[in-house]
Amino acid sequence: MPERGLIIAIDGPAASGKGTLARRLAANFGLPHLDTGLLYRATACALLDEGRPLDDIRAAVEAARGLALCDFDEARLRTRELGEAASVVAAIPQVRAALIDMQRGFAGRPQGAVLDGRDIGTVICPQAPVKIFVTASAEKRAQRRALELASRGEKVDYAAVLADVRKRDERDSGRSQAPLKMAEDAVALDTTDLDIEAAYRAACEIVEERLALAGKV
Ligand SMILES: Nc1ncnc2c1ncn2[C@@H]1O[C@H](COP(=O)(O)OP(=O)(O)OP(=O)(O)O)[C@@H](O)[C@H]1O
Ligand SMILES: Nc1ccn([C@@H]2O[C@H](COP(=O)(O)O)[C@@H](O)[C@H]2O)c(=O)n1
Repeated sequence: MPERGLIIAIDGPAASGKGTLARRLAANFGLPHLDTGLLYRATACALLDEGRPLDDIRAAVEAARGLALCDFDEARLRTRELGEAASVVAAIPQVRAALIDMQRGFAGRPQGAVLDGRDIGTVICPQAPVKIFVTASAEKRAQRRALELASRGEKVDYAAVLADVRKRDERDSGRSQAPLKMAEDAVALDTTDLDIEAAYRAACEIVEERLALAGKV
């Protein structure tokens, strides 16, 4: 068991496998998990539901402030359309600011937490003793995402999903506020040639090593 307050920060580009690893690590270490991408997806979803443009800053901030962590309809939020829309609203600095306290509040729970996203190790929890930056080639990520969307019943075209992944990488890495980038003290984990089990074992090793280094085990 980790000591009280262990925070595991997992970042990386779309469909690299962060969420899958974060869920498994959270279960293994008995920690709550927050997929922070859902916050941006839910914000975008609220705007689209109201028929507002994604660049309506006032409405986007209001939507972000109105989110409650417990009421996400994941099946609805994990569509291809909302992945793209989320990345548009996530580039609005005021939206990011509106979501910081909620994420830090989650991370500050007494038992600790696992959070995954794009800026967890750099902005939300720079103090986290364990930071993993998960990557995979754009082609492999597009294959995985296409399979996932197809399994959810979405009509998918691999070439279009690959184009989405590349566009999202560019937007998420190029924005002015909290761009996607590896924290200096994060450990990189390339899952291109790892299946889910192998990626999870590699992630567990990283956690154990980082905890040992931090003198927490
Ligand atoms: N190592 C792996 N090998 C094969 N498939 C994987 C691997 N890791 C994750 N997957 C699958 O790829 C898809 C995307 O994984 P996941 O949702 O964990 O990525 P993510 O980085 O959290 O994506 P996003 O940032 O868009 O939320 C899922 O269907 C998942 O089951
Ligand atoms: N910490 C985060 C998490 C997500 N985003 C943005 O949301 C988009 C959707 O995220 P998924 O992880 O669900 O794919 C993503 O493309 C980012 O633009 C973010 O900025 N910061």
